Amino acid sequence: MEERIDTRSDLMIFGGLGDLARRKLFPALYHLERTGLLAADSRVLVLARRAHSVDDVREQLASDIRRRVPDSDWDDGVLSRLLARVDYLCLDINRLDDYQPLVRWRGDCENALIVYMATPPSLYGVIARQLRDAGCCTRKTRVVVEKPIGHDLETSRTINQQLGEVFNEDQLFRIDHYLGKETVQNLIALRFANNLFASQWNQNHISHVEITVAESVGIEGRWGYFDQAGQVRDMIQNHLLQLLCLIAMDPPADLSADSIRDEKVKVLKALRPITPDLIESHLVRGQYTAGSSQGKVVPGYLEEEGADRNSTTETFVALKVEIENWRWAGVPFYIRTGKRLPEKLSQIIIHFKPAPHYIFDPDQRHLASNKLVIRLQPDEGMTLQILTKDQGLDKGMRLRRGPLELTFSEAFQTDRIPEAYERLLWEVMKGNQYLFVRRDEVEYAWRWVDGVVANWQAHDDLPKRYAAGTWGPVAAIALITRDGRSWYEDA
Ligand SMILES: NC(=O)C1=CN([C@@H]2O[C@H](COP(=O)(O)OP(=O)(O)OC[C@H]3O[C@@H](n4cnc5c(N)ncnc54)[C@H](OP(=O)(O)O)[C@@H]3O)[C@@H](O)[C@H]2O)C=CC1
Ligand SMILES: O=C1O[C@H](COP(=O)(O)O)[C@@H](O)[C@H](O)[C@H]1O
Repeated sequence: MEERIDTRSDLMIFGGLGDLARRKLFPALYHLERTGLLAADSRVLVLARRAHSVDDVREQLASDIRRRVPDSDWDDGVLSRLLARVDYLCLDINRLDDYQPLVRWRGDCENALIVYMATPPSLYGVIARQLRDAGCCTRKTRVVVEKPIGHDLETSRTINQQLGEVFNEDQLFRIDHYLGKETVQNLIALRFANNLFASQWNQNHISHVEITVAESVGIEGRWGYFDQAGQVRDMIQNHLLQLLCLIAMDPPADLSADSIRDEKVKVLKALRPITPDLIESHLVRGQYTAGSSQGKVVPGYLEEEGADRNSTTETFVALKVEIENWRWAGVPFYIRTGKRLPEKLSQIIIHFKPAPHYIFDPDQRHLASNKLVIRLQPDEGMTLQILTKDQGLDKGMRLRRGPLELTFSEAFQTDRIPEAYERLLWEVMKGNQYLFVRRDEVEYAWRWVDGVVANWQAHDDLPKRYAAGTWGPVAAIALITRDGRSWYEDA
């Protein structure tokens, strides 16, 4: 049972009519309204640069939300209740005078103030300073900022520093939306509530780990942002490293935000740097060319709208990551992520070592190890592959690999799994930071990623081509087969 907490909130969204707000935040608020989690007095203030009437803003949001909520979850009454909470003010983030109306809007309302910065990160410091100078925030204000925090360690330090001049760390909620996914949180339950796994979770029993986060989409009209970032900064620095930390961290003493974050930081500190001599064997960068995706012909990265034809930005990355500590010595983590891959699929595969002495048919030796496949999305669940005797009088002691299967939607009869932003907004309303990233986590992740980037640049490593709709460059297959292994395929 969750303890009853006062969740009455005034949510102020800077960049309130931007892509993130319209595609993710408002649909999430709709679902929170639908499940009765928005406190009766909670309010939402949309802040945007262009002048609109409140009615126009509500109409715009209504159509955005309608487009993203399936018919089975639709309820006109829920939408009306949500829109009744929504107000709008025109504001230029750079103009201090524009903040006075925010103070008036707040009045003497006692709701917790949540400032959501859905803007480019270069504006986070400005917003923080202006809120302070306008007298619009207090020691209790909570601030939500989006990834990426900066472009590298130096810029992330600057942003964190600017935020830190106005807010304390316990007021800052840095989003990595993967931490809001139910199946990602489930990694903690899987690892620390099941001693069966907890006792085997180390180099004595695990040979290697795979993490795949594949997307079938391309860059979706975000060339300007994406080309500056690339897949390493857009996905590895945050989502993939967070997943790796949750798999690799030591057991936290409890479920408090800092206990979990302390353990994640230890993993980030133990990542082996990808030094110049490792670039070739441990890193593959790729860029998609024209091909087909979900049955449609699609352009290559360099032919996307707004593209610079000479860009060397990567849309795919595969890495062999090593963690230099007692638990994981000698256990590589093979991680890969890319755009325009054959399907949208995020999964983690734990490959257990074979039994120390093998007594079965020598031809079947390759079968003889267990795998735990954790499906983060879609088809959320997990499969433990175990070995049994093949059935039948004529089979002798032939082995067969079979699944112990847990598909969450079937096993727990869940009608829908909440989207990450629903969970994250709800946790901010409760003031709970455990699903948000602490400053040192962001900075240690950048420190490692900066090393990777600097070394591939010095090495003049250009991305290798792969056709849209395939699993990345051939070199990504070589990265793992070189170690006598292969990427997991569900056969
Ligand atoms: N979109 C997504 O799926 C994701 C986004 N993010 C992060 O979320 C943040 C927002 O991204 P996204 O919504 O895509 O970006 P958008 O560019 O779509 O939205 C940013 C908003 O900020 C507003 N803005 C910019 N400058 C000012 C200003 N001076 N005064 C007032 N408003 C201003 C823009 O207004 P105007 O329209 O007038 O320019 C725009 O509405 C970024 O940090 C991004 O990296 C993270 C993960 C996913
Ligand atoms: O943060 C980001 O994540 C999305 C992928 O998120 P998912 O929840 O759909 O798996 C990615 O497309 C985007 O480039 C990146 O900025």
